[in-house]
Amino acid sequence: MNGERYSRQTQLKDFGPEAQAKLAAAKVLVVGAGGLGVPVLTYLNAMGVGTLGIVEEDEVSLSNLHRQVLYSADEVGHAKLDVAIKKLKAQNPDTQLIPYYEFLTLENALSIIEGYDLVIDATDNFPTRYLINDACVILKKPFVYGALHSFEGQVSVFNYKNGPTYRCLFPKMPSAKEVPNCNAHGVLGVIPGIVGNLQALEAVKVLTGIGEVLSGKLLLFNGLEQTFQKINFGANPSNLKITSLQETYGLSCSVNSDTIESKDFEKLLSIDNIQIIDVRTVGEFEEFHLKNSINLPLEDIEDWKHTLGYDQPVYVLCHSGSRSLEAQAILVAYKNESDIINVNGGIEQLKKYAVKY
Ligand SMILES: Nc1ncnc2c1ncn2[C@@H]1O[C@H](COP(=O)(O)OP(=O)(O)OP(=O)(O)O)[C@@H](O)[C@H]1O
Repeated sequence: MNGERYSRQTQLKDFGPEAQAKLAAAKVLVVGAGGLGVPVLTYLNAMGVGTLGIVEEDEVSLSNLHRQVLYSADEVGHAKLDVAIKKLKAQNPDTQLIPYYEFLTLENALSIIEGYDLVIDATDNFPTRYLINDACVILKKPFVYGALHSFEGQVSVFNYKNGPTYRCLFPKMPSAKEVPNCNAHGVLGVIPGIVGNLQALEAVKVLTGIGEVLSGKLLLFNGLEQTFQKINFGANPSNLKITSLQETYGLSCSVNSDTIESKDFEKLLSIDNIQIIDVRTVGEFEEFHLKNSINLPLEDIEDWKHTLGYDQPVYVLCHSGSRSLEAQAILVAYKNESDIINVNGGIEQLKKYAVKY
C-alpha cells in the first residue's frame, strides 16, 4: 500500500492506517456506472478500496455528460465500462477493477454478488433495486442504497448486521405511476454527485467501522433547500428471510410478471406483427427506433390509447424502461384484461436492432 497516497486520511485520528488496511482488503460491487455510480466509483477508487467490481452494459450518451463526469464528449457511444475502467486505472493503479459487461439480472445476481463484501446500488430502476435487496438478503451482504428525484436524493444502508432491508422500508414495488425517471423528469447534474458521495461515505463507514452507519435510517436530502432529514424505520422479520430468488419471483425470467427484460424481448423481435409501442418523444424516435415499432409519445398516450390492438400483446418500450412503466399503467387502467408488457431496459439495450429513418 502506498502510504503517501492515503496520508491525508490515515493521519485522521479516528481513521488511521488500520481503517486504510480494511479498505485495501475490501471488495465492493457497484451496480451501475451512471449518475450515482460515477461519484461512488471515483471516490472509492481514489480512497483505496482494494477491489471494485462494476456491473454495467450501457454506453455513454450525450445526455449523460452533465452529471456523469467520468465521461467526455468524444466517448459518446463507447461502453461506459471501458471508459470507466481506463480512467479509474489511471486515477489509482493499485485498485483491482473487475468489469461485468452485463446488467444485473435474476440469472446472474447471486453469482456476481457472492464474491463481494458490500454492494452499492447505483442504478435507476425499481426492479433492479428489489433484486439487489433480495440477493443481498439471501447472501447476507449489506447494501448501500441511493436514489434521486429532481432536486432531491435519499440514502440508506440495508441488511447491515441483520438490520432492516429495503423491503422493510418499501415492502412492494411501487405502481408504475409513482416511478420517477431522469428521462421523463430530469435531474440537476450536481445532485447525483452529492448523493453518490453520501453513498461512498456510507460504504467507507461499513467497511472500516468508523462512525454510525445509516442502518434503519433513511437520509433525505433536499438540494433546493440544502436540508438533510433522517427518518428512522425498523425491521420486519419476514423480510429478513428470503431464501431463494425463484421463490420470490417465480420461475419467470423477469422480476415483474408484466415485464420482459430487453434481452428476452430480443428473441421476440423476429415475430411478424408484433405490437411494439415506443413511448419516447418524436425526436428520440427519429434518432433511432425498432423497425416494427409505433411511436406514441407518453404525453399523447391518453388520447390515442383506443387505437391499439388489445387482442394481441402490447409491448411498451422507451429509452430505459421507466416512461414505458408509466405508459403501461395508463394502458392497464384502460384495458385491464389485456397483455400489456413493459420492456425493461428499453431501447437503450436493444440499440443493435435499431434503425434510423
Ligand atoms: N440491472 C442493471 N445492472 C447494471 N446497471 C444498471 C442496471 N439497471 C440500470 N443500470 C445502469 O445504472 C445507470 C443509472 O444511471 P442514470 O440514472 O444516471 O441513468 P442513465 O441510464 O445513465 O441515463 P438516462 O436515464 O438519462 O438515459 C445506467 O448507466 C444504467 O445502465
